[in-house]
Amino acid sequence: MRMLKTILKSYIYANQLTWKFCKKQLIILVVIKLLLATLPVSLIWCTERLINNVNNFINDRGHISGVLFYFVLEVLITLLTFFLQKVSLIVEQKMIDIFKLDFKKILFRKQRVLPFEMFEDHDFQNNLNRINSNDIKIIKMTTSGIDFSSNFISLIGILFYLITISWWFGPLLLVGMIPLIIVQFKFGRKKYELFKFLTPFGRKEHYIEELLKNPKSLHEVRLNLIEDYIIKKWVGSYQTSALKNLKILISQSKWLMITQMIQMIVYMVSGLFAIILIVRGVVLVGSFVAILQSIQKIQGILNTLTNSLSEIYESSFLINDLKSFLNLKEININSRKKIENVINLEVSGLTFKYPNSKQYALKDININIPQGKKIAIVGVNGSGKTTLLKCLTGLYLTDNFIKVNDIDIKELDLESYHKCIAVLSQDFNKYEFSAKENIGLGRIDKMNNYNLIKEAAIRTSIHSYIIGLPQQYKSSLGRLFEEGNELSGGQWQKIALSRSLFRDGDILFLDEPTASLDPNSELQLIESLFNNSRDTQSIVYITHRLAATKFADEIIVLKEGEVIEKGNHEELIQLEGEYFTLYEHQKQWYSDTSKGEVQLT
Ligand SMILES: Nc1ncnc2c1ncn2[C@@H]1O[C@H](COP(=O)(O)OP(=O)(O)OP(=O)(O)O)[C@@H](O)[C@H]1O
Repeated sequence: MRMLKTILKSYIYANQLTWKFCKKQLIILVVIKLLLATLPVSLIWCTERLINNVNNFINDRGHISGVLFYFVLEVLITLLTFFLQKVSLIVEQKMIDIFKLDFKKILFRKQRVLPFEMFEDHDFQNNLNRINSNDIKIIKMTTSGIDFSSNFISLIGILFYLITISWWFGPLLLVGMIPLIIVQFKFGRKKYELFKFLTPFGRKEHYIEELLKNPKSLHEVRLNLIEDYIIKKWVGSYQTSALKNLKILISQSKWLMITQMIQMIVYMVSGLFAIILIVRGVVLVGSFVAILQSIQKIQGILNTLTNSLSEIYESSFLINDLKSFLNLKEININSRKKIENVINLEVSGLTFKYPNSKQYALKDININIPQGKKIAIVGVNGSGKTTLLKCLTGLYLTDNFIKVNDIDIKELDLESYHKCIAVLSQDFNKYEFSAKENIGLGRIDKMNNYNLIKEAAIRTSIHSYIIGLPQQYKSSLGRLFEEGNELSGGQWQKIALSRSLFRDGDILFLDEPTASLDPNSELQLIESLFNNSRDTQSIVYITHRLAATKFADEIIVLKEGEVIEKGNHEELIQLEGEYFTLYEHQKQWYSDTSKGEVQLT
């Protein structure tokens, strides 16, 4: 009973969604399917009349016009069935197209208001993947429901027809239906459970396929001769999925064979019963043919009917997935305070732990960033630098630790905050678009201002490269599409940095902005970055290259999530602590390797 209630609830929910997106198509489809539902019984009735009229005509008891009338009627009903079936297919496709589009829009809209850290959760990713790849199943719930109703009407019509001949047909055929319904329900649930179990396998296979076909990952795979090893991983995952799918198919087929046999027995018993009726003279030969035709038709309808039921049942679990996704807690946008610019960013006592992690990634961090302050963050791998940047930029939302213009970041309208800042992350995007777009995407409203774009490109010294390209700023970057120009790692980084400079935020957050640059380019760039930035523009940058920290007003040294040293370059050198040690190591390295080409001191 509870199961039926759940299915019904999900079914209603799916229908509400379909109704919301494609009312007109839904109405047309229902009308067509209702018409189609009446046709099978009309056809059987027509056949019966046709045969009886032929019989009468042969025995000189009737006129040829009766035969012709029912013959033409039968042809017309067959044609109408064919026509309506084709129209319903077109309407259904149109409905699916509209549904998929509007459904995706809802998903995208919801994704936009979910906290960033949620996207790092694998359960969330599995759920999102299931919903995204099965949107069609949700609309199919509606169409399966219509098919179910249409088939049900046909079934009732034919059953009624048979019962008018003899009521024995009723219970006989009903008994034949029950095993089929049970089997289809059982496998509806099993199929969903398997699908849920296999979602991570599918994601893994997709990831491995990307590794093996994307030139960016393939080059390492090739050079390390690990293609076979990776293919083996794909094969392992694929075989597990295929085997599980096959197992369920075999088991379902076995049970369906049993139900088929039961139906055959019902068919034989009904046939024998019809023979008894004709021998006893209860029915004419036309009715005898119609009875056999009806029983066959009922079995066909039963298969589609139970299939629709099983599909609805299977998809009802997806509706639960969808509901739990749509109910996820959103970042509250409405009651948030908007800002026009960032005057001050203050971090006091910031402590942060990743969900599912036992250790704190950040502990008691205190930083003040007023307008125009330049801060460098240094520290060994895993010390918490990127996590800190993600907290400062509002990707991870924390309570009462971070204030922008004296407003807690959780109360802030994040879009207005993001408009005021520019961020270059460690894993910046390489847009396979034109050079102009690659930089212009930093500030979409100024995308067509070539002068500003050029200015940003000049600051990172990528301008000279771009004007050497066949179509200059209109040239496509990357080689994924036709006529693209592949860039070196450092050139891509300069493009990404130009994008951040073009954005011209009140605070520039840069996570290792020069990691791919040669030491000379790096120093030139850092120098230009500081010398040419607005007086009011603050810069927070993470770096492993201590040559770049000397320009900072304040250097923050992180270790295991804690600030262990703070001060400008001279102060930290005098302190002779962690910064001093790191600096001395790097100094030695540069003077040993480049013979003083790049001077740290
Ligand atoms: N999404 C995440 N989920 C759980 N733990 C994470 C996540 N991202 C980072 N961590 C952990 O948080 C700690 C700090 O990582 P973070 O990336 O901030 O270090 P980092 O100083 O930027 O390192 P690097 O110099 O290597 O870039 C590490 O122990 C890391 O394992």
